[in-house]
Order: sequence, then C-alpha cells, then structure tokens
Amino acid sequence: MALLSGLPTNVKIVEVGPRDGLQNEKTMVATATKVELINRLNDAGLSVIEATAFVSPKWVPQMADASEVMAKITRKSGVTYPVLTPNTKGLEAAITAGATEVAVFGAASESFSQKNINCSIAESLDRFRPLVIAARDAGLSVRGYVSCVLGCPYEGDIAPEKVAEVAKALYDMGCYEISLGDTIGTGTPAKAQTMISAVTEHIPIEKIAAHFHDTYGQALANLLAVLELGVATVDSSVAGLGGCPYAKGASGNVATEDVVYMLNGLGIKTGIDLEKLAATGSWICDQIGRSSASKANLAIGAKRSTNEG
Ligand SMILES: CC(C)(COP(=O)([O-])OP(=O)([O-])OC[C@H]1O[C@@H](n2cnc3c(N)ncnc32)[C@H](O)[C@@H]1OP(=O)([O-])[O-])[C@@H](O)C(=O)NCCC(=O)NCCSC(=O)C[C@@](C)(O)CC(=O)[O-]
Repeated sequence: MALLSGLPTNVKIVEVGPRDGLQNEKTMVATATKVELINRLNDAGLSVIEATAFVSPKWVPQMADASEVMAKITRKSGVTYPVLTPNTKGLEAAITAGATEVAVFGAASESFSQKNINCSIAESLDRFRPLVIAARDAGLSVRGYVSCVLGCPYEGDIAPEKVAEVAKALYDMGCYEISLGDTIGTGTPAKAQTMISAVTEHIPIEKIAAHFHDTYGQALANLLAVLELGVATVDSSVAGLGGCPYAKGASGNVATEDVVYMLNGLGIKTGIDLEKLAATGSWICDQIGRSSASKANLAIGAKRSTNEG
C-alpha cells in the first residue's frame, strides 16, 4: 500500500521567478537578462511563466520595464505569461503590452494589504472587482493571489477563515484560480493542510494553487502536505529566487528545481526538463551574482561538473 495518498497524477507548475524572484533584487536586473531568463524557462518546458508586474515603479522599481519585457520575450504557443496588475492602470498597460492573463493580489492580513498595495482588504476587493470584469471582457484570464495565508510579518498568525473569506471573494468575482501565498514562509505542514481545508469549504480544490516561500525550510514539506489533499498547481521560482519587498527577511519561493525533483520521484508529471531547468537556475544566479537556494540545482550542477571533469 502506498504511504502517500491522494496525490495528483499531474501538477501544473507556475514559474514565478522572473516576477516574484527578481522584484526584490537590490541591483537593477537588465531587461535583456529578464527576457533571456523567460526564454530559457520556456525552453525547459515551463508552460506558465509569470513574466513581470505592471505595478507602480515608485513602489517596485525592479518591475519598471514590464512593457519592454513583454515586448521582447519570445512567446511560445501553449505557454502563458501572466503579469501582476494591482489596478486598472496596470491592467490597461498589460493589455497594451499583449498580456493574455493578469493577476490581482490581495492579502488575508490588513497590515500587509496596507504595506503592499496601500489600501485595506475591503478597498482592494472593491478595486479588483471592476478590474476583473474589464479583463474578462477583454478576453483575458484573471488569477487571484492571497498573501499571508500562513502568517503575516506584522500581525503574526492569520485565521484560516480569513484566508477563506478573501479567497472566496476573489473566486466569486471571477478569478479562475486562487494562489495561496505563505509570503513569509512560516507555515508548517499541518497548518498548511488546515488552511487549505478551510478554503476548500468555498472553492474547489482544483482551483487552488500553493505559493509557498521557503524562509524556514518548510516549503517542500508544506507542498507535499497539500498535494495529499489534491492541490495540483504549484507556484515556484527557479533557483529559489526572491523575497518580498514588503516582508522583511522573507526568502524566495520554493525552488522549481526542488519541486520538480520531488514530483519526479513521486511519479507525478510536470512536462519539465530538470537538467535544462537547473542549467537555467545556475545561469540566472551567475547573472545576478547570487548563489542558488535550490539544493537540487546545486546537486545537479556538482554532478555535471564531475562528469565533465
Ligand atoms: C497599488 C499601488 C499602485 C498603489 O499605490 P498608491 O501610491 O496608493 O497609488 P496611486 O494611485 O496614488 O498612484 C501613485 C503613483 O503610482 C502610479 N501608478 C499607480 N498604479 C500604477 C501602475 N499599475 N503602474 C504604473 N504606475 C502606477 C500613479 O500614476 C502615481 O504616479 P505619480 O502621479 O505619482 O507620478 C502600489 O501600492 C503598488 O504598485 N503596489 C505594488 C506592490 C507590489 O508589487 N508588491 C509585490 C507583489 S505582491 C507579492 O509579491 C506577493 C505574492 C503575489 O507573490 C504572493 C505571496 O507570496 O504572498
């Protein structure tokens, strides 16, 4: 008898490295590097690559080249390149840039909502509603994010019911998928399961994505716990790049290489070429001068050097 139960047979990976991974880099990353990163991720078999964010450049300077990135990437058929849009100004710019999918991003914590998008949760939902309608009318799909689902840098614990309430509001207004973000990576597996169970009282499990950061080294364990509940969409970042500008000390998303390695071992299909992905992770780390946060990436790189040596 299998020791793990309820696992999906296929998992969709949403690569968020070019946006979530790079948004917090202190040194400006060249547009050409961002474009090449997206193209390399394409080549490694990623089918959803969150490309950039149409946010205020005063708030997140690293994403100021959003239109240029969208204009320069090589778009592959069957691949989507979602972008963040906090308001209708962002949506309009995203549509002009040829985006076919956008994401609104709210939070389950009042303080985080204020710090991140300068409004309360209720105000954010009122802002998103017309955006979602306008986006859908223009033929775009809309994803909804909820931040701080397993803890807030300002408020500490967040009630699973609050997460469920915000997630339901985003789903009811027309978001086709709700990504639940453990923004500061404080979650642990049982808490992650409890939170997902609260959300699935209102939203079908197949509409939920897990977006876990690895600050306390719990992200893979948390992912496995929610995969067992049937979550089949995972957000991750190549080389574990990232952090959040409004959550001090938060480290990057769970590394895509580590997720793919785990899923391969579980016999779960992703369509991703792990060798190419790891080479992309090493490449971007070289470009921006940081070391990889992915254990699988380091192991694959070491094996490659030994074989070449
Ligand atoms: C929401 C606002 C704009 C409110 O910011 P605000 O200051 O209240 O907005 P405003 O409407 O007063 O505008 C201020 C200025 O920004 C401009 N502006 C206004 N909107 C835009 C836009 N879309 N694109 C470009 N420019 C824009 C606007 O034109 C104006 O320019 P000025 O007149 O001063 O020259 C701001 O707070 C913002 O951009 N926040 C984004 C913060 C962000 O990107 N955070 C990171 C992403 S969320 C995240 O990482 C978590 C997630 C999703 O990964 C999940 C998880 O892990 O939890």
